[in-house]
Amino acid sequence: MNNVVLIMAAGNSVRFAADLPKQYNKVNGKTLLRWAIEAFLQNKLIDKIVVVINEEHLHFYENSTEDIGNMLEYTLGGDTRKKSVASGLQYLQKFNPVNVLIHDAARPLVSQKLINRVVEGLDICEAVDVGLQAVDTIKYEKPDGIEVLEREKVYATQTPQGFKFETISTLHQNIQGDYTDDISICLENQINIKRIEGERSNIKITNWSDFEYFKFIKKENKVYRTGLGTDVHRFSEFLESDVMIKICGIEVAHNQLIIAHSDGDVGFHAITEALLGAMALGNIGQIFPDNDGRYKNMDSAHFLIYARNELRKLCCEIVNIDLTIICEKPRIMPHSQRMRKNIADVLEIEIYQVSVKATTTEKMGFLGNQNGIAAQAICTVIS
Ligand SMILES: Nc1ccn([C@@H]2O[C@H](COP(=O)(O)OP(=O)(O)OP(=O)(O)O)[C@@H](O)[C@H]2O)c(=O)n1
Ligand SMILES: C[C@](O)(CO)[C@H](O)COP(=O)(O)O
Repeated sequence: MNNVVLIMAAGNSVRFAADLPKQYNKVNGKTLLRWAIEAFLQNKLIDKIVVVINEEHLHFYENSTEDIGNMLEYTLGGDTRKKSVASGLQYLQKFNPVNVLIHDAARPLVSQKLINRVVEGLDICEAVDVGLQAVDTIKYEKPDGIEVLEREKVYATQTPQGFKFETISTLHQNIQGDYTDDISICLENQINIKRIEGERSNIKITNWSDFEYFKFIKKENKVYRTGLGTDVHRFSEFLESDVMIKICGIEVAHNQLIIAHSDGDVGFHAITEALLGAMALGNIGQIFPDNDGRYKNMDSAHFLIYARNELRKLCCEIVNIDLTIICEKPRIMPHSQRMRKNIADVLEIEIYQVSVKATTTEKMGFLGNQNGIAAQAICTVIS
């Protein structure tokens, strides 16, 4: 075997201070450990991945990795990172790899480029250190005062660090002290080390605030989808006096009935269509056919709630909705604030996310002749 990876995941996350060890907390449905594993699974240069875990976390590990095939194995770690690495290297003896990359599960954003550069670096030396050049002013607090370091000479070490397997295995077997990384052991033993530049995105999740930052980065990478919905209903003949018709769940006085199988709420129907469209889930007529007696005179809030629940199943959130009602009469704008509030309440979002406006067709066509009422909605969702 050429290149194997040890992913260190046996720590207790003391500084993270949460109920669940940090490596098993999820972002966008995947544990931190899973993010790290997938990065190496995708990389063609990697032949095997071994995760070093804490025995007490076995069920979390299994839940996180059960669908991954035999590219992945695990072994148990120790009570320090150094001991966990030693245990992992011992396990790798049976594969006798040429190179080993040692990576922290706490670094979920390792890139393909960085993995490739570490592996390539091992063609010309025995160990590869990944160092991110300091850009801040760095101060060293000493008993006799504070020294400002030459930041051009200071870098923060990241993982994965790369090693010739024989070299790092032998060192770990013969050295007992504690080390927070494995290059430090090489430095004490005159090993030929190449340093490559790290990546700012390759953050280590240590405290809860790092985890919040990781979630923020992933949110930025979320996918936006847009849906468009249209609905039209016929009006009845003119009545002698006003009745109440429903638009966006609000009762509006008008001297015509809306002819429909359900309650004929064009506003709710158009928004439902837009939400379904954003998720490519078909249209309202396929889900609630107008020849099905169960939906006769139905309150259209029911359709909107259906779409809201489907969105949630797909982990989608509504960003905004813009609805336009098109009719000559009744006048819509006097009711638009209550309509916005009602839509927001049914969808359990905020009123600022909903716009309701209206237009006429300048007395032209079937809408201008007051034969009907129409609505168009556009919505954006984030998934
Ligand atoms: N006995 C240990 C300690 C740490 N690690 C792993 O080494 C990586 C870097 O360690 P760190 O980020 O410090 O994790 P913890 O040790 O869990 O954190 P803390 O120091 O806050 O307890 C982590 O992925 C961690 O799971 C390990 O495998 N075995
Ligand atoms: C290996 C490491 O990620 C390099 O920055 C770091 O040293 C791990 O340290 P920790 O104290 O175990 O988090």
